[in-house]
Amino acid sequence: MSLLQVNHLTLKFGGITSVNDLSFEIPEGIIMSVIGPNGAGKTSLFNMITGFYKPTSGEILFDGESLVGRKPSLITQKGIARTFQNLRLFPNLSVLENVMSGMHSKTSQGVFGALFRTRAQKQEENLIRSVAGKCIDFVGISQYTHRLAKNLPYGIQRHVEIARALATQPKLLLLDEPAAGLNHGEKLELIELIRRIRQEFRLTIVLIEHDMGLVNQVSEHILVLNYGQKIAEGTPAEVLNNPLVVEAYLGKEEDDEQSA
Ligand SMILES: Nc1ncnc2c1ncn2[C@@H]1O[C@H](COP(=O)(O)OP(=O)(O)OP(=O)(O)O)[C@@H](O)[C@H]1O
Repeated sequence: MSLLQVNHLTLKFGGITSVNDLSFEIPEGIIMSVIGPNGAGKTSLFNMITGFYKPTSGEILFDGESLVGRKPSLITQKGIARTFQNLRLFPNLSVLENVMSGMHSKTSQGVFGALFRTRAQKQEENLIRSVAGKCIDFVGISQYTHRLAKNLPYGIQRHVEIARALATQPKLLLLDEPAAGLNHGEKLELIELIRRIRQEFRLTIVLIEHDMGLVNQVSEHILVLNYGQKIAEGTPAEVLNNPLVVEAYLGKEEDDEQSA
């Protein structure tokens, strides 16, 4: 069964059509990649799924329910979490505080609770702290728990973003260029981490990625966009041998593949 279904999705910015009549499905439990040249519409697609952009037309169904017009916080509550291409951590907060910050949309206590720290609020905060700690541990960065985000190496900051997304306990995890800026060893660790996340949390994972070596190793399904449109879809073997894909994208990325 499909966890997410996209039907005839279009996004326009004035004269620019960033996503053009796009339809596809994400089967539950899969690790899938969205690839395509710069400006192909990949991040715009993530932004529509997570409620940051409102589609010009079309439909997005998550577990059969429409997401169009919903706020990002509600979409997080429904079970979709993401990381960002450009990291969006709070630089002056600790790793723990950053990961806990991702969970506020799941909490039930309102202004009264926040002001007077009721017993329920304290219990809830303890629970959040404990879940956040487990996620930090799971991604393998517990030694950095109390360090400020701004003082951490880039690769560790990327792990903090993933821990923050996991802490919201999603069903669908969207990773926007998770390997960007990572060295070869860190990329291998990332592949391992993505597989462990799927196995341990039984998640569906979709990544946008330019690193063809990583895409090829980790993906069970690939969707290829070019100028906002789907030009190919299938297994890595099917997609990576498709002449349209080679022409649109892979030819340009051969160097990256060799360096991965
Ligand atoms: N907020 C915006 N305002 C205007 N145009 C936008 C906006 N966001 C995206 N676009 C345009 O939509 C098109 C698709 O951009 P998008 O960032 O989705 O591509 P992408 O495939 O993620 O590219 P990259 O691989 O470089 O990140 C581009 O032409 C971009 O300039």
